[in-house]
Amino acid sequence: MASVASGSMCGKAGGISRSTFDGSLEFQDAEQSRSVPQLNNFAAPSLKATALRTTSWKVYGTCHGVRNRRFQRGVVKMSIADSPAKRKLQEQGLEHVSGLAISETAAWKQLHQHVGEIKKTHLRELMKDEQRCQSMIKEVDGIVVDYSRQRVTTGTMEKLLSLANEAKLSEKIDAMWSGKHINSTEDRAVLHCALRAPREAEIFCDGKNVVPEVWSTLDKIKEFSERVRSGEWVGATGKALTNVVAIGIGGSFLGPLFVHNALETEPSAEKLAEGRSLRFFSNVDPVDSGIALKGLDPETTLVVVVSKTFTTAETMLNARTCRAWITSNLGVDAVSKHMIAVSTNLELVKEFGIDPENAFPFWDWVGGRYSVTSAVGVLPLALQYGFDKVEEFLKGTWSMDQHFRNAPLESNLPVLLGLLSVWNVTFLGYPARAILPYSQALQKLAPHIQQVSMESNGKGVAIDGTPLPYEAGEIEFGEPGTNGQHSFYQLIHQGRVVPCDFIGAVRSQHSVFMPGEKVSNHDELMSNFFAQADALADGKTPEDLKAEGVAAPLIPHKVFTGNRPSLSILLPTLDAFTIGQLLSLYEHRIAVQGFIWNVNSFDQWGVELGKSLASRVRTQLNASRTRDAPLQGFNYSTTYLLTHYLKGKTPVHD
Ligand SMILES: O=P(O)(O)OC[C@H]1O[C@](O)(CO)[C@@H](O)[C@@H]1O
Repeated sequence: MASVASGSMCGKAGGISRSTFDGSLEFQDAEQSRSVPQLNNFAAPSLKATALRTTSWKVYGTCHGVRNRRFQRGVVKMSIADSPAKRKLQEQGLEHVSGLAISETAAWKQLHQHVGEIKKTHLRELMKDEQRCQSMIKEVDGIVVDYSRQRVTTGTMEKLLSLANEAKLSEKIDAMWSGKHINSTEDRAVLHCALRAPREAEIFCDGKNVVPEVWSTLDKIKEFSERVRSGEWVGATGKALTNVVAIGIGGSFLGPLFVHNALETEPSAEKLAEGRSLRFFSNVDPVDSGIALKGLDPETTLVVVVSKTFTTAETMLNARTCRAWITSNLGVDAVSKHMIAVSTNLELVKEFGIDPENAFPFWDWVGGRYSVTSAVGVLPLALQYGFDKVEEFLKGTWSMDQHFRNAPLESNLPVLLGLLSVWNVTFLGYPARAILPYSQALQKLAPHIQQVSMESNGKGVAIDGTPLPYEAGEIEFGEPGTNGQHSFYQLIHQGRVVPCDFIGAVRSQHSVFMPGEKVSNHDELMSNFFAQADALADGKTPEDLKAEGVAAPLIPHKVFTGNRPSLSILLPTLDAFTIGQLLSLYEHRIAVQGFIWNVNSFDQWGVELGKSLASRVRTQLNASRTRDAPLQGFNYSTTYLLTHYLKGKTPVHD
């Protein structure tokens, strides 16, 4: 086999002297060399074992298949042509599906040609065609999605569906549901849907039905959360644990936070949470620990450490901070009563000092950002709202999962929305999308979707490793209306074109109607939901403004070009079930985008890199503060900034 790997180590300690793909990778530094056999057989564990025993070399980069995040410091480059990731796809019969040069297909080229036709249209005119609009409004299990304000004709939709066929979208959806290792660079299946499957369902991963183990964890969560909520499980001093602090970051935080915020104001959930509190502690900023623990009594507090890997620096430092807070107040033995964990790495949970009995597992076929329906979200949410409420949320996700799995592509909501995103980003060249929920209860939707989308599809190479000849990924941001209207909507109306998702509910979680007011407060809010979409689509011409009597000098400033695309999602209400549907709609939409762009939406090597970058600085800060060691190995700018930082405060513990 050809020699395809090469690389060099970051840092001053050494370098990879030779790395071959057909048998071994050799790392060498001043003291010794070591070989890492079988990398070509996807033997990341053996890489781990060998390297850790010696000098803890850390590897990151395009070293496909390396799972352990402690390998972060070196760079290994492998030719993609012969990468384990590609081989993994071949082994699973997915090569013909994944190795597609989608931009070479006829459907792709037709869409490019079609852009010219669409550029000649205006939404003001397109919206007059009622048949067109009717065909672009779909309802699924109570959720209405109207995409008639997208810059598409029925012909565009047909072309996008042809693209879906050429991208083998159905086959990719099947591959996901059948447990194939479509996350080929990490050699993992992608089965977050199994987390919400009913007890009797069968979903297989590596020949094993995973639903029973999902339910065994759900049953354990139900039992444990009921004991805590009923006061049967008490803390070290015999008091009931009414406050929960969930430590975690990224996917181990944003999804649960979104759902918690959405339920917090829903009347039935609010009632179930009476007398209880749930806080999240994510950032490693000491200010955050101050906020997370402020006013809490350790005697009544339960800390849940949520980390898929149990190695994430921020989470582990925050966990140690909470452990110190508990032990200094209640003694060392209190940890077993006041700290529990959610992780795939139960060994490290034990090492940390948390009783394995109080650990709730999930599996490597659940990606961090897709883990809200695993114990990551279910445990803290069940502690706050009770398991039955969380089960309603799971049922909502499953309802949309089933639609995604079974509906034909042309009426499949996640598929249609995913295709429209691809159209906007790649063909029309609109790189961003605004998520605009008309409810404060959905205030954390945009931050969550931002992670799910941008971590999933922010990629520069196709799944087989070849560079993408087109733009993929979408920049996501958003704010609940009407706050956003008094902020960035200016840019959306008159500046850049940013396709918008307007999300509203027919019924509010809280009705307010005051006698003497024209409409209820919710109707007032929703007036904006309806009006904004039309304003963006229609715009305002100089003629409109003249007719309105606007003074001539102001006319150019008040012209709205319109023709700005949006789509509207109208939910019946915001409860646990519909929140689940909404979450699953977005999760699958993002997967569809990735399937069309032909990227691996389920790895995150860029973020893994980020995880390792601070370690060198951390080592330097420690050395400088404790031994006054001079700064070494940084560029001029970083040396200057570090010098300034170190000089600014001398105490080690500051
Ligand atoms: O759950 P962990 O292992 O602590 O990782 C936290 C998060 O880090 C990420 O890899 C990136 O920040 C996420 O995908 C993940 O959810």
